[in-house]
Amino acid sequence: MILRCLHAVRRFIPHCPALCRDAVSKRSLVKIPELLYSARASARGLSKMSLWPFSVSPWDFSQPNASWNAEMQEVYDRYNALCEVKAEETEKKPPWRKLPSYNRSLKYVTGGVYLSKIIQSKARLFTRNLKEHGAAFEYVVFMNKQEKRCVCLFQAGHLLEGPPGYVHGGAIATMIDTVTGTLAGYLVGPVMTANLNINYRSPVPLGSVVVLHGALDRIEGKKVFVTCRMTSTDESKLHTEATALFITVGPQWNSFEVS
Ligand SMILES: CCCCCCCC/C=C\CCCCCCCC(=O)SCCNC(=O)CCNC(=O)[C@H](O)C(C)(C)COP(=O)(O)OP(=O)(O)OC[C@H]1O[C@@H](n2cnc3c(N)ncnc32)[C@H](O)[C@@H]1OP(=O)(O)O
Repeated sequence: MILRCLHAVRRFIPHCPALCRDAVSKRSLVKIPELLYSARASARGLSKMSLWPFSVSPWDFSQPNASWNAEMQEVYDRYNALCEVKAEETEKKPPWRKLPSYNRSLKYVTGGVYLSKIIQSKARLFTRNLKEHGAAFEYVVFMNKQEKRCVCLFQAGHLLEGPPGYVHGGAIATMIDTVTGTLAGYLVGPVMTANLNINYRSPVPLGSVVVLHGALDRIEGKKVFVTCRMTSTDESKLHTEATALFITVGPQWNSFEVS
């Protein structure tokens, strides 16, 4: 009797949208534009900027938190003030924008086609995958679209150690890839890193704050060339110089024209 009931329930489940996983995911797919819109809207409310298709989770990791030291906060305040300043009357928006930053970037696009659903659902952006504030990558990116450049404030946490007391070269490369990739993606649309050249000039002390200056060099067809310098916050010390090549992998857009 019990077995017969169980079979009946199992037969019923595929036809019941409330219980069937596939049906639920199909309904979610239908709702994607709606979800993306609400994610964009809530993120706009948080950080006053437009977004590409970020996850529905609105938690913005680039907001100041208690782990930030005084220098990080001071430089942040300086750039954040530039985001509030109105440019000349002829221009609609201030030249600088603070970008929000989430631990899931492109939840619904086809980038994960080769992944199982479990991996896809657990996927997290490498630089934003720790809950403990200040432990690893604390950073915030400010974008200047008019000048096709960006600035990233980076406070390196204790989990990023390479040589004793200094930041791991791979962590530095990660930040350079992130900053240059964000700039390229922001300007032209989806990109993949094809080449990254890094010269490490002076070590970065663990726990210190540095600034990454990303700038568009040139665009040649699908190729986007970006440069990056990592310096001390007063720019007196050069830590790292890099060049990066990105290849556009999706529909390109000329966002220089878009407000
Ligand atoms: C939607 C909004 C977007 C917003 C973005 C912001 C989002 C913010 C969210 C979070 C921020 C985080 C940001 C992180 C960013 C990190 C990015 C990564 O780390 S990506 C992972 C590592 N990279 C790979 O795994 C690539 C693996 N390689 C490939 O997939 C391909 O090789 C690829 C796509 C790079 C090139 O594909 P092909 O080879 O089919 O391209 P062909 O069309 O043949 O080449 C185009 C041109 O590029 C040259 N080229 C290609 N690869 C080259 C290379 N390695 N060096 C020099 N030239 C190369 C070719 O010679 C060709 O040049 P000619 O047009 O003929 O002059």
